[in-house]
Amino acid sequence: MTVPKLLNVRDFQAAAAQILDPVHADYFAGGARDEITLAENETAFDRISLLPRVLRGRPAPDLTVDLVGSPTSMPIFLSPTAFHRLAHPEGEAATARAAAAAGTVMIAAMASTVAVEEVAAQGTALWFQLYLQPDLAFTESVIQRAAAAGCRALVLTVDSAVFGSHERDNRHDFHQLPDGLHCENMRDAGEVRPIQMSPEFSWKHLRWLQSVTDLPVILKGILHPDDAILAVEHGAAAVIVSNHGGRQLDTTPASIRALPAVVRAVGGRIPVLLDGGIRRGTDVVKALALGATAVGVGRPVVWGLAVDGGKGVSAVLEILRAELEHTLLLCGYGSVRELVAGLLLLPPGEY
Ligand SMILES: Cc1cc2nc3c(=O)[nH]c(=O)nc-3n(C[C@H](O)[C@H](O)[C@H](O)COP(=O)(O)O)c2cc1C
Ligand SMILES: CCCCC(=O)C(=O)O
Repeated sequence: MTVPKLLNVRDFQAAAAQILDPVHADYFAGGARDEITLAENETAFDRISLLPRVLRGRPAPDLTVDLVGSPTSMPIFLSPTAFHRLAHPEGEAATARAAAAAGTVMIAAMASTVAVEEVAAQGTALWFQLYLQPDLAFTESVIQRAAAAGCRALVLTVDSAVFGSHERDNRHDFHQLPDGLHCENMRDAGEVRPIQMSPEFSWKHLRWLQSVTDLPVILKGILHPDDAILAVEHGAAAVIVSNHGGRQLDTTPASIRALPAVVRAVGGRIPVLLDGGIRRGTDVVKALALGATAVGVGRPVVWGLAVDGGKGVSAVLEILRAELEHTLLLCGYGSVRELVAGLLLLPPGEY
């Protein structure tokens, strides 16, 4: 069999689909219900055109950003995705090595199949993604573990009052990890607790969270500008505009379409990050031009991991870095921090 050249993120997607168990491939790929938002996250980027500038005499582009206190080599971070050992035996440890090598932030999922201490030991800048649990004392113990392991921020996922309905998983009856794999951050006195979601959480729980930790708290899953304002008023360190990769509420707008209103509402008071549908360097440039400080990648990381462990994740991150740099050069920009909306031709009526 000839091995196809893996030139871009899509090539990794196709290769991963060949390698993964089909049930697990569907878990990683799938979205909620009709998967309308899942598809929109990607196609909305394609409807935005780039209007490059010429003869600007710029040096090789500077890709570095300060990501909520963590300096990174590029404005691309690893969004939290669950269950990396379904993709590769080394799981989140391999992912973290690649993040460290790339010089960027990894957000470790609470639903990791490698314990946060071992993920942190790989030397990457690490943030910890949290689902508040109805047992607040247990939640606090998980936060303390993450902080003791060296996590520099908490990323509270706020788009999940209940689990999204993933019909691909329902068709396969995929509701449990295979034998030997566990959510290692959910261990409690010898047992592994199930992750629970609850519609009863409110802004007062954010206050509670801030009262039990000194870590900055970032809210992930903001789409409505009014919630972005509430996030600022409640002392969030940043917001991540995200629809959970189209896995929670279907028919929400593509993340990129929700971004400008959130950026306007926040008015520069805190950084605005984005994830969902980033597959090319041009996508990164479009998000930054619309006001994002940095973008996260979810599935592309998993595809790299499935294809070649940590080396595969590194390859995906370096492809995106090279595409981003190439795009900036062709657009006439010398830094990711100088990107402005004037670089974009937006589809009429959509923004
Ligand atoms: C397989 C998978 C698992 C995920 N698990 C989590 C999770 O545990 N917590 C969370 O906040 N978001 C989770 N997400 C959402 C991602 O953090 C991110 O928002 C999304 O994947 C971004 O879209 P992209 O995959 O198009 O890059 C998951 C996404 C996928 C695809
Ligand atoms: C408790 C696991 C949650 C994983 C998740 O958020 C997703 O699959 O989108």
